Parts: sequence; C-alpha cells; structure tokens
Amino acid sequence: MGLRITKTTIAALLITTGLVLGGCQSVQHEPDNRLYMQLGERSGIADVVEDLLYLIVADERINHQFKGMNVAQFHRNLTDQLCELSGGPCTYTGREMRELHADMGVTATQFNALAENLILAMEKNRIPTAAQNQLIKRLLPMYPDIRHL
Ligand code: HEM
Repeated sequence: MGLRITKTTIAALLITTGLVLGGCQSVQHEPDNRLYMQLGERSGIADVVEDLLYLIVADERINHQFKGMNVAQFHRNLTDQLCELSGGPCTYTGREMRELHADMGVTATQFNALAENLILAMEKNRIPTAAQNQLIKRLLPMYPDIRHL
C-alpha cells in the first residue's frame, strides 16, 4: 500500500521539518559576539586599551592613582576583561574588581574620568557610537565594586 499524498501527510511533513529545524536552532545557541566584532576583536580592543593607557597617563584627575603599576599586565588583563565582557573568546584571569580597587578611594569624578578616556580611546579607533555605549553599559555594574560602595 503506497503512501497517499494527502493534506494530512503534507501537514505532518511540514510539522516534522519545523520541529527539526527549530531544534537545530535552539541546540546551536550561538553566543552573542556582535559587540566583540564591532570592537575589532581582541586586536581592536588591545589598540583601544593602549590608547586608554596614554590618556590615563596624561590625565591629572587620575594618573597619580596609577603610579608604579605594571603597564604590560594592566594592558593584558584589561584587554582580556573587555574581550570577555563583549562576548569574545577570552577569559579574564586578573584579580576580582572589588579586591583590586580596594584602598584606592576611587571617587565618582575619577570613575567618570576613566569612562570618558575609554570613550575617547574608542572614538580614536573609530568604534561606532552604539558599540561604545554598549561597552560602557556592560562596565557600569562594576561601579559599586570599583568605588567600594
Ligand atoms: C569601569 C571602570 C574600571 C574598570 C573596568 C577597571 C578595570 C581594571 C582591571 C581589569 C584592572 C587589572 C589590571 C591588572 O591586572 O593590572 C585594574 C587595575 C587597576 N585599576 Fe581599574 N578599572 C576601572 C576603574 C578604575 C578607576 C576609576 C581607577 C582610578 C582612578 C582605577 C585604578 C586602577 C589601578 C591603579 C589598577 C592597578 C592595580 C594594581 O596593579 O594593583 N581603575 N582595573
């Protein structure tokens, strides 16, 4: 007895196909790395962090806080952190934010100065404004840890 092509058979086929394709979509679950791509991947982020470092050194509001820091380590760890935060394939291996910024007495003005310098560094590297805002948005939850509130 052959399979008769009825409306029911077609409907069953469509439903099965839909389930299989839908299943694939949910199984794959691509991580959202759009922000990471917009920042120019790890090398683009590394360029931004390098420019941020120059701006920090030139900024009288905050440079005294950074005296004696390990520049290479700071560059690597902040690059990894921003890479991970933007959805890239990096793992931040530095110390925890609250512990790291303890005893610095970071003020609101100083926090804003650093954010401002980060925006300037992104601007210099032609990062689209929407991506700049997205990155700042992902950093803001760290505010209480960095200010030790
Ligand atoms: C969104 C804001 C901030 C983020 C995401 C951030 C992130 C980081 C990271 C990832 C490190 C580790 C680098 C390393 O291992 O050397 C670090 C270290 C440091 N941060 Fe921040 N930071 C922020 C704000 C600030 C502010 C506002 C100040 C002071 C004005 C500051 C001062 C420092 C200093 C001095 C170090 C070096 C600490 C050490 O070497 O012991 N940070 N920060």
